[in-house]
Order: sequence, then C-alpha cells, then structure tokens
Amino acid sequence: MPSASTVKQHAFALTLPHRTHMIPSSDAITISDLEHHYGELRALAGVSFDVRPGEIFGLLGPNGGGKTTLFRILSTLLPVQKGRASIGGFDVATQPGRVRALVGVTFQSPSLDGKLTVRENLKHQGHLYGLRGKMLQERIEHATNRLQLSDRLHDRADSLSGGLKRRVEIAKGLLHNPDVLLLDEPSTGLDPGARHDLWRFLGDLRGDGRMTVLVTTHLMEEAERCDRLGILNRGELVACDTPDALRASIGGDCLTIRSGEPEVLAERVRDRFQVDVGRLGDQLRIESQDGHELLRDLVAEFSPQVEAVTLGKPTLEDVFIARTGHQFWEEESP
Ligand SMILES: Nc1ncnc2c1ncn2[C@@H]1O[C@H](COP(=O)(O)OP(=O)(O)OP(=O)(O)O)[C@@H](O)[C@H]1O
Repeated sequence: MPSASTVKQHAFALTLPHRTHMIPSSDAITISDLEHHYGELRALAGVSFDVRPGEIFGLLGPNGGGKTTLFRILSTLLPVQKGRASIGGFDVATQPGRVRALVGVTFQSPSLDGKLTVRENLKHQGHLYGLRGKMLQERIEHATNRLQLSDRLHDRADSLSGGLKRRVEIAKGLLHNPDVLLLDEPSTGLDPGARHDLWRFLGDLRGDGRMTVLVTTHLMEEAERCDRLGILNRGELVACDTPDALRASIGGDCLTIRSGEPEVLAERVRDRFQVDVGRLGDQLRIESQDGHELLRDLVAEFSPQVEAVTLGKPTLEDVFIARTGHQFWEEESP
C-alpha cells in the first residue's frame, strides 16, 4: 500500500506534460493578492511578491503563518481561491500542467521507499515523469552528481542518515530538470551539520544562476542564507527584502531588558529618555541609534528594576517583532 506522501507525489507527477518552455527572463514566480480560506479560517490574506530567476527566496514564518498553504498552491496541489500565482509566466490555476513541467518539489513529509536503493527510488520517480532508458540513466547520474550521492546509488534508503535522505529527496525533485525548485521546510529533523551541508548544496544548485529556489522555513539561521525573504505571519506578508535590508530597516541597536516590573519600568524609561519602549511579557524592547550610551544611562538610573539587559545588532527575529508586535515562537504554543 503506497504511503500518503507517495500518492501525493504520484498525483503531482503523473500529469506532467513534455517540457516545452524555459523560464523567460521575467520573474520566476509572481504572486498577486493571493487569498486562501479553510472554511472560516483565513490562511492567506492577500499575499503579493515576486521571486526573481536564479535567486534563493525564503518564506519565513512561525507555525500556522501560511507557508505550507502557499507552497501547496504553487505546487498546484491546492486550488487558487482568490488572486493569482504564476511560475515562469504560466498561471498556476489555469495552466497547472505547464507549471508542473517547470517545478521540482520536495515535500516536508519523507517520500523515499526505505526498502529500495537510492537508484531504485530515483528510477521509480523518473518513471512517474515518463523518463526511461538512457535519458533516465543520464538524469539520475546528473542529479546524484549534483548532490554528491554517486557513491550511494546502491545503498538502501533506510540505511542513509537524515541529511543524505534529504539530498535524495531533492535529487528526486531535480530528475525532470526543473527551472524552479520548491522546498517545504527541507531541514526539518536534520542536525546542524546536515543542515549546513544541505544549504551548501542549495547554493551550488543555483550556482549557474539558472535554478530558482523557493524554500519555506521557520529557522532564522536558514532565512539568513536566502538572497531574499518574505516573512509570513498569520497569512500576511509583513516584510519582503534581503536579510541585510530587513535588519537595516530596524536601524541601530536593539536593547532587551528583563524586569520584575516591566510596565512600571517601561513608563519610566519612556519619560526619562523619550524613546519607544515595546513590551513582550516580562521583557522590554528598545530600538536605539546608540544602544551603548542608552544602556549605560539606563543601568545607571534604573539598576534596581533591571534584572538583565542584552544589547545587539538587530536580528531577523527583531525584524519579525518590529513588524508584528509579538515574538516569533508565540504562535507555536499548543
Ligand atoms: N487542511 C486544513 N484545514 C483547515 N485548516 C488548515 C488546513 N491546513 C492548514 N490550516 C490552517 O491554516 C493556517 C495556515 O497553515 P499552514 O500550514 O499554511 O501554515 P505554516 O506556516 O505552513 O505552518 P506549519 O509550519 O505548521 O505547517 C493554520 O492556522 C492552519 O491551522
């Protein structure tokens, strides 16, 4: 009995037409005013952004942000309810066959058959895409070379480490030579070393500028590695730019203060220094052009109420907090 994910991949692959188009030089992915509802629940609230050819574009967001919904619409597995999405100029709603020919997809849930070797897994995937004989052989060689899996072709999938399995999944997505690779949380369950390797491979894949990669993640360190990022929160795109530009949009330094009386201290700091003070639980958050000076004065004046202070350059998490008014992981609590 095939697993649910295998069935899903079958559904994705079987309707693939022969590929006739390369991505034109305009945007690789265009999303305009995309909305999606599950019953009453609004999972996407009018999202718009573009992904340029050859870039690694990250969709960053906490759990429930809407990443997987958007990912499934782009991979033609969910219908477009409102708005428009196109890949390589082909409309996801009206030209799904064309879109499937252009994209390779790696889903969050594992899709390898553990009892089969790497080669057998890839062969099976190739057959789903109508590839056979010499052509399939060449594609398997090419994909496994790119992901440095050539010496693993005869290993059973269930004998591989998590990182290697993930690379085989990506090789599966590359078999039909797509121009756009869609990856849903590719490093879920990987240790930091395997995660690092995975990102090195992603960098290599688009090295010649031909492959566009859209990757969803809830990990800041992954988001940092993307060329550009869209930050999704509760179905809304709250920011979209390069990681550097997003951090620079905060400006200066970020000061975080923990206090037993956060509300009282916030009021006093506002009055004394004329700064905006945000509050997240028992922590206060201040953006300042000169954090060192403010830190010194603040501790000198309010040390009895200050339990701990951190000072640092803005991180992507600070960007998220500044754009949404809440912490990244707040959403995850059960
Ligand atoms: N099939 C579904 N039926 C009903 N609600 C759904 C369904 N799929 C997702 N949702 C809800 O839609 C919202 C967005 O979910 P989505 O999976 O797109 O977010 P996400 O950012 O990918 O989160 P995660 O990382 O947890 O998958 C959430 O509130 C989720 O509970």
